[in-house]
Amino acid sequence: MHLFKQQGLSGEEQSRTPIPVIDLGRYLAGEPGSREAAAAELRRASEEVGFFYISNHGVPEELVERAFRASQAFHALPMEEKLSIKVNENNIGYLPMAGSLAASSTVHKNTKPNLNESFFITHDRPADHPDVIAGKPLRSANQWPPSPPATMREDMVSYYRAVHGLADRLVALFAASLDLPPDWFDASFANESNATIRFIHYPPQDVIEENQFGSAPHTDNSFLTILARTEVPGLAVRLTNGKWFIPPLIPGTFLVNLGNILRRWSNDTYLSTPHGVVNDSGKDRYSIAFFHNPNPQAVITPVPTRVTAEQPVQHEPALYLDLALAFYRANYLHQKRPAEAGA
Ligand SMILES: O=C(O)CCC(=O)C(=O)O
Ligand SMILES: [Fe+2]
Repeated sequence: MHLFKQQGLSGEEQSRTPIPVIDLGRYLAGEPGSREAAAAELRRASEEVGFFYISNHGVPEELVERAFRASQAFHALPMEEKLSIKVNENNIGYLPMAGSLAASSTVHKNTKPNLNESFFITHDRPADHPDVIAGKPLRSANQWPPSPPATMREDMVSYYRAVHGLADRLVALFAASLDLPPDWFDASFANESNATIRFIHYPPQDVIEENQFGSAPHTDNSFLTILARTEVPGLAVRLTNGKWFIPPLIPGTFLVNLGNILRRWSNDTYLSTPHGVVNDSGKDRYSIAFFHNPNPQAVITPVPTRVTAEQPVQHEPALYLDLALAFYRANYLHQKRPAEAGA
């Protein structure tokens, strides 16, 4: 029996979902008073759970389905082709099975690499983009396979753009939830934020070995993460009472969680909640994680509305680029120097 079951909720507790559903329909349509209403729900979810579902989010179901088909087509490519676009220093490209280990996790002592393979993309920058030519950190072009399946690239990029638009609207809602003007974070996300998508494939874990996860318990290093799943289960979320909860799939919604960057910006008043995956479903599992992150040059300084006598400043200002690179180095084996990787 694995961790999520050992320390899981009872059947009855599991049936009452602690993760709220926030309906974005009125807010996205710009109806009067809707931003304040949605922001209030978001504040509660961020302070108490760190996870929430969004419904009426405006991303067409068809785009989501096409993105999943594109991901499956990618992962079905010959290994040789996938390995020809191995993940680079900016974490863009193909991450082979067992290529990451959630070593920086303070949630759980993780000792085994994660049983998943992933394909990471970002803005689809052209090869002659000035930042690509200059080799600026976190400003890569995407790495596409040499002979991509028919509409794979188009489907992935359309999904990226649609979810990016939604993520930007959520950033404004987060600002409002923190009693800040809705455009508070805009400058930090301008000029191509460091948003990335991870198309993940988890093979079935037939034998559940001790401490073996599809994705070991971790918190995300993002500002926020928008997760698309299918009916194949595997994800568990650690609630504030320490128990692991299996978030049910709610058709037509995305599951969203806050990451370490937003926690830091909120002066640790918002949660970045631990979660992980064990794929004991007996089937292949695919999920798509969109990580919304600020621009590499953004400086993360705790917001003034969350610095009080009871909650003095918890973090010094930090450059997002430095925080991102430190996280990559700690958790991705290809980012480690040879001595650290044990090679
Ligand atoms: O596959 C999932 O359901 C979760 C993925 C995840 O937590 C991550 O990639 O950070
Ligand atoms: Fe995650």
